[in-house]
Amino acid sequence: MSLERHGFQAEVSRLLQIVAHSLYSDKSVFLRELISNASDACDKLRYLALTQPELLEGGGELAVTLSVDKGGKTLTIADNGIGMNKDDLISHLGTIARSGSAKFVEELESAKSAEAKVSLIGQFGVGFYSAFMVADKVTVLSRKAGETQGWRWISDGTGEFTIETAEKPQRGTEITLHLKKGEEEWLEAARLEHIIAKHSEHVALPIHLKDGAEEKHVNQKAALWTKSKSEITEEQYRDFYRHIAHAWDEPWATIHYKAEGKIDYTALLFIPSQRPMDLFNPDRKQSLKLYAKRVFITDQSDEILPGWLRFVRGLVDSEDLQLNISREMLQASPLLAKIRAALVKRVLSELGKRANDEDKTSYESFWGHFGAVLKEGLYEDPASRDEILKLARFRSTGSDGWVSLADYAARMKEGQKAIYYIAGDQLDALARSAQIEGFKAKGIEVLLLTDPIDEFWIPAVEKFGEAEFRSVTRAGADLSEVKSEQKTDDSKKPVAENLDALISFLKVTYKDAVKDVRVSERLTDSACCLVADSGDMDMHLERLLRQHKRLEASLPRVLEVNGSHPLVAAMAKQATKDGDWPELAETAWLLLDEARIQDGELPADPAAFVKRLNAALAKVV
Ligand SMILES: Nc1ncnc2c1ncn2[C@@H]1O[C@H](COP(=O)(O)OP(=O)(O)OP(=O)(O)O)[C@@H](O)[C@H]1O
Repeated sequence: MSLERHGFQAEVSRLLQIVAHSLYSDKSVFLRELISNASDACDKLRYLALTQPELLEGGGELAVTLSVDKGGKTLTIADNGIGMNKDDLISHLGTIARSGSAKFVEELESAKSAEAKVSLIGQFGVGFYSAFMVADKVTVLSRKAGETQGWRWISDGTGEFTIETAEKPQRGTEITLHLKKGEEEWLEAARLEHIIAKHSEHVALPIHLKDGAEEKHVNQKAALWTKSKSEITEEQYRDFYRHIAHAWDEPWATIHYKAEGKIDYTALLFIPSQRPMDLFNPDRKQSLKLYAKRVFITDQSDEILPGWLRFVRGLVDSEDLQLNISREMLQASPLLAKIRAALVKRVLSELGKRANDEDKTSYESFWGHFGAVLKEGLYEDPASRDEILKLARFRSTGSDGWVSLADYAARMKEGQKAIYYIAGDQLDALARSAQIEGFKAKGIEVLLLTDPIDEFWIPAVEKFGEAEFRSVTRAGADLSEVKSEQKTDDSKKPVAENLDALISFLKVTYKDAVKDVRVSERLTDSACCLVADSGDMDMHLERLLRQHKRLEASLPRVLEVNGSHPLVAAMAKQATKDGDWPELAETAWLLLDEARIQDGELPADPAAFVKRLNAALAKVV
C-alpha cells in the first residue's frame, strides 16, 4: 500500500503543540507511559490467548525491550503484546477517545502558568503523546496478533501522520523515538535503567535493555501486590499507582490487603488526589483491574466496584477465579459479588478513618473532589447509606467550611425537628437567597446543596437520625415552631396593616400564575419570594427536570410576601382604597417577576416586564 496521510483529530494537534514545547519538568514520564502501554498490550494478549492460544504464534516470553541506537539517536520501546492494525493505529494514535478532551485542551491552552498546565495534564494524562516531549519524530511499527500484515505509522507531531504497510515478522509494537536535540540523555543505558528501576520496577513483565551488543534484564518483575506491606515503600506504591492507573498525581489513599479464608484475594486500591476530567461522564467505566492468579482478566467490569466508587483505581487479584472467565460469567459470579461487597466496606472504612483525622483539610480536599460521586451511593446503595451519611460533608449557612450531619445535628435549635436545606446551582446565590432569610434570622442552619445528585438522594434517604431533610423552598417549613434567638425578636419589624386586602387583591390579579399568595414567616429583608407548596416538588428539582426535558411546564408556586417590607406596606395601603387600581396591578406583576429573578429565572414575559419597569422608573426620574 502506498503511503497514506491522515490529520490528527483537532484536539490531538493542539495537545501535541503544548506537549512538544514541554511544560513538564520531569520528562521521564514519557518512559513510564510507553512502558505501561506496552505492559497493557501484553496483558491483553495473555488474556485473549487463554481462549485463543493461536494468538501466541511464534511464542516467546511476553516482554518489553528498550533499545538505544546512539548513532541514529533513537530509543525504541518494543513489546510482543496484542499489537495494532491499520484501523487501531488511526483511531488509537490519532484521536483521544475519552470524552471531555476538547474541554481539557481548551483549559490547557488558556492556563496561564506552567504549574497550572502541569496540574491539568496530571488530571488528564497524555499517554502515548508524551513521546513528543523528547522526540521530534515517532515511528510506530506494529502487527496485530493473529494477523499477518505489519504497519508503519510515522509522525513529527505537527498535525499529520502517515501510514503504510511494512514488514514485521513478529506480532507486537515497536515505538521508535527520534530524539530531539538536547535529549541525548535518553540514549544513556545507565540513565534508563535508573528511571525504570524507579518508576517501572514492579511491572509484572520482564523489561530488557539493549545497548549495542549488551542486553540486560532491568526490573524485578515480581507483582508488587503479592509482596507484604512491610516490604513496600511509599514511593514504590506511588510509582505503581502511576503505572497501573496511568496517573500523574500522588495517591491520596493506598489500601492494600490480602483476604484469606472463604475467598482468597488481594486488593491494592488507590484513591487519587486529583479529580479526573471525565468523572461525571455517564460513559465512564469503573476502571479497577481484575486479575486471576496474577493474570490480567479485564479492566472493563462494572462488577468489581459500584459506580459510586468509580474514582478508586488499582487492582484485585483472586486465587479463586477461573482464568478463562468471560464477561458474562463475571456478571453472574457470586464470588465477585462477595469481593465487591468486601471492597466497598474496606474503602468506606478507610474513608471513615481519614474523615476522623485531626487535620480536616486532607479529607475535605478528598470530599471536594469525589464527594458528589460518593453521594450517588446514598441513592443507589441502601446498605451503605448510613456509612456514607457519616462521611458526607456540606456547605452550610452555619460556617464557611464543610460541615458533617453530626455537626449540624449538634447545632439544631430547640423545637427544630428537621434538617433544612436549599438546593441550587451556585453556592453564593443560595447563601443570599430570599427563602433562607427567616432561617438565618432565627439562627437556624441551612445546608446549601449544589450537586445535581442532591435532589435525588434526599427523597431516597429522607432522614438522618430522627430528623428529616426538608427543603426551605417548600412552604411547609415551619419557622414558628423553632424557638427564636433573643436578638431577632427584639428587632422584629412591625407588620403592615391591611395585608388581607392586599393578599386578596394579589390572588385575583395573578389568577393561575401562582398557586397561592401568603404572608411570609421567613422573609426579613426581601419583599417577596416564591416557594413550593408543602406537598409539591422542590423548586430546584423541578428546574433540573425541565432542563433535562423530563418536565414540560413549571408547576405553579406559592408567592410569599413580607408584611414588614415598605413596598408591601405601601401596596397594602393602596389596596384598601376604592377603585380598580390599574397601577397596583402593574406593581403586583413586577413583584412576581422580581421573585422569579431572585430565584434565577427569567420574568414570565420579559418584554412586558421591561415595559412595566420603565413606566415605574419614569415616574421617579
Ligand atoms: N504498545 C502498544 N500496543 C498496543 N496498543 C497500544 C500500545 N500503545 C498504545 N496503544 C493503544 O493506543 C491507545 C492510546 O494510548 P494512550 O497511551 O494515548 O492512552 P491510554 O493508554 O488509553 O490512556 P492514558 O492516557 O491513561 O495512558 C491505548 O489505549 C491502546 O489501545
